[in-house]
Amino acid sequence: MAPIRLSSTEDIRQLESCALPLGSYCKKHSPLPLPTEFNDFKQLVENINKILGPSSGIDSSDVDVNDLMAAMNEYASCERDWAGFAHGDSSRNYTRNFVDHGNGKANLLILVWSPGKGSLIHDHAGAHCIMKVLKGALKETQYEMPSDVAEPLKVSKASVYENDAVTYISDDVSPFLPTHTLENLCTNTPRKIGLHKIQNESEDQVAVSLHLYTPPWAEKRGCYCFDEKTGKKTKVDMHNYYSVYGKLKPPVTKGRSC
Ligand SMILES: N[C@@H](CS(=O)O)C(=O)O
Ligand SMILES: [Fe+2]
Repeated sequence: MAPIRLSSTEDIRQLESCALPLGSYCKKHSPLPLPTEFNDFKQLVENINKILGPSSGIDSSDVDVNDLMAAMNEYASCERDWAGFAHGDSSRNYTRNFVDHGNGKANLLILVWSPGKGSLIHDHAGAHCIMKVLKGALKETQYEMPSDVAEPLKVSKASVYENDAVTYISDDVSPFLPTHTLENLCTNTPRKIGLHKIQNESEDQVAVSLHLYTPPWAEKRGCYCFDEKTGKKTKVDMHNYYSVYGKLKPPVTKGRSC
């Protein structure tokens, strides 16, 4: 069924009269079309591109991760702005939907988390990630990096991030990160986390998050998933997206993701 067009007040009324709450991803309304009008989410994507610049990545001394986090913090999530990107699939733990390439220096993705599901324990191919919760709440569990010995991974921290929270995730902390200014600005200060997994603990609600990865190493090189009991790692491709610029990728393969 073709997605409904939000071109008139009548269309919006039709959407709002859906029996399911907005964001439930019912067949009839899933997903919303990308809005044609400018909105705060588009502004956020523009701001991220401006901060990354035409020739700089987050690892450049002229790009400040504080600015990227501030841009993410400034945006107050409005589902209608980004729903056109947020293709969910209840047969998967989560979907990875491509939004923007940040001047070739990043991947901006919207992840849609099925109720009660989450990612496997994974690294980020050496890249930085800023995550903002767009809808619902997500639990992050961090693990210490495993040694060479086969033994269970050790949990180092667990946090729950609510709607609109922004957090920084990295395999490592770059020396240029000005940590002193972040404390009041963000939910978390930059930190070396080693490994993590993300879970949507809700039994019946989808959760949605925005992830900025830079440089886009995971897409180019893949990342590793880790077995919780043994620490054994397995390489996983990360270049298959569920949708790109709001359109489902044909064919939608059930590729493995972390
Ligand atoms: N890093 C994961 C999502 S999350 O669990 O942090 C991914 O890109 O699929
Ligand atoms: Fe991750």
